[in-house]
Amino acid sequence: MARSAASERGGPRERDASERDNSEHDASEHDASERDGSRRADPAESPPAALEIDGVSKRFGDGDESVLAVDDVTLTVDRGSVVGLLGPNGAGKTTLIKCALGIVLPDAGSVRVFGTDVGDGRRAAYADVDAMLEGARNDYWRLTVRENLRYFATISGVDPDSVASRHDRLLDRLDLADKADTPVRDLSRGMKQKVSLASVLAGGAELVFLDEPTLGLDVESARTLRAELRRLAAEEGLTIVVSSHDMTTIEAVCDRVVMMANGRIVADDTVEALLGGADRDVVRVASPDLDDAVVAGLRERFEVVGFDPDARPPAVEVVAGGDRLYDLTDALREAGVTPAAVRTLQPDLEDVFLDRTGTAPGGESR
Ligand SMILES: Nc1ncnc2c1ncn2[C@@H]1O[C@H](COP(=O)(O)OP(=O)(O)OP(=O)(O)O)[C@@H](O)[C@H]1O
Repeated sequence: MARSAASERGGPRERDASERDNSEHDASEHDASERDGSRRADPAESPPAALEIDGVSKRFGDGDESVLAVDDVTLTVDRGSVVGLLGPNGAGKTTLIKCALGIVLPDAGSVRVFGTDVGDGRRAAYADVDAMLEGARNDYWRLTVRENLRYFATISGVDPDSVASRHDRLLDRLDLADKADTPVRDLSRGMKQKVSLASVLAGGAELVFLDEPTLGLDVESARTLRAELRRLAAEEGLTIVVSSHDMTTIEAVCDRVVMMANGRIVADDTVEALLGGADRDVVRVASPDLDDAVVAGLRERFEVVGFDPDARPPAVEVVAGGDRLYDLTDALREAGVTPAAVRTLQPDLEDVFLDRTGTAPGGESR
C-alpha cells in the first residue's frame, strides 16, 4: 500500500493505494487547522463511544454494474473494547472501515469517532484514530525501526520525545528492541509487520483499525502480537477493531465479533455467546448398527453433516443441539440403533461464521 499525501497532512494515516472510485473522499482537503474539538460531547455527559456508525450505506458505481458495498449498517464500539470484524471477501468490511476513517464518504448515515462527526472532515475526528489497512503499512524502509516510530508520532501531531518511553515499551513488547536501530528494509516480513503495528500505535491513537494484523507472521510472533493487542486494550484503554480471516486471532483477541455478509451485519455478539448457541451443536454417534438405510431415515428428520460408514464402528454426525438430542435418541431407538459412543462437537467460530454468512472464511461474499 502506498503511503498517502493525506498521511503527511494529519488525516487518518492510512489509505488504500487502489482507490477504485473517485467518489472516495479526500479527507485531507478539509481545513487542517480545525482541531478545536468543539463538536465533542459535553464532558459532563457520559463519554461518547469510541465509534458510532449509524445507518451507513455506500454504493459504488451506477446502474446494473453498481455494488452496494455497505447496506444500512449501525454499529457502536465501546471505548477499550476489541471488536472483530469478520466477513467473506467482498462483504464490505474495508469499505465500512474506510467510512469510519472518513476516507470513503457514505451515501447515507453518519459516523462519529469519540463523538466527533467524521463527515465534517474536521481534524478533531482523526486525532485519535489510526489504521493499518490491507496487511501492512509501508514503513519507510531506509529509516530504522525507531526512526519510523518517531516519524509516525510526529505526523500524528505528537512530539516524539514525549512518547519515547511508549516507543521503548512497544519495541520491547513486540520483540523489536534489538532491531530498533536497524533499517526496516533489512528485516524479515514478520518483523516488518510488527513495525507496521508499532507505527500505527506510535502516536498514541486511541482507536485503531487493524486489517489482518497477523498476516505473514510465524506462530510465535502471531501469539506475541495477539497478547500485546489484548494488553494494550486492557491496560491502556485502546479501542481496537480487527478485521481478519484468522479465527484464532479473532477468538483470542476480541471481546465481541461482528460478522458481515453482502454489506450487512449478520451477527453481532460476544465470542462466548456466538460459540455458546447450542442450536448448532453436532452430535456424533458411533454404532455398528448404522448403515446407509438408517442414515437415510435420519436425514428425513435431521440435518446430517457427516457419515463415515468405514469407521469402526460406523459414525454419523447430526445437528442435534439442545432438546433435539432427545429426538435423536428416540429416532435411533426406533431404527434399532444401539450407540457405542455419543459425543457432542461444539462449533468453533469458523462453524458459526459458515452458518451465518453461508461462506467459509476467505470465501467470496457474492
Ligand atoms: N472503490 C471501489 N469501487 C468499486 N467497487 C468497490 C470499491 N471498493 C469496494 N468495492 C466493492 O465493494 C464490495 C465490498 O468490498 P470491500 O473491499 O469493502 O469488502 P471486504 O469485506 O473488505 O473484502 P475483503 O475481505 O476481500 O477485503 C466488493 O464487491 C468490492 O468489489
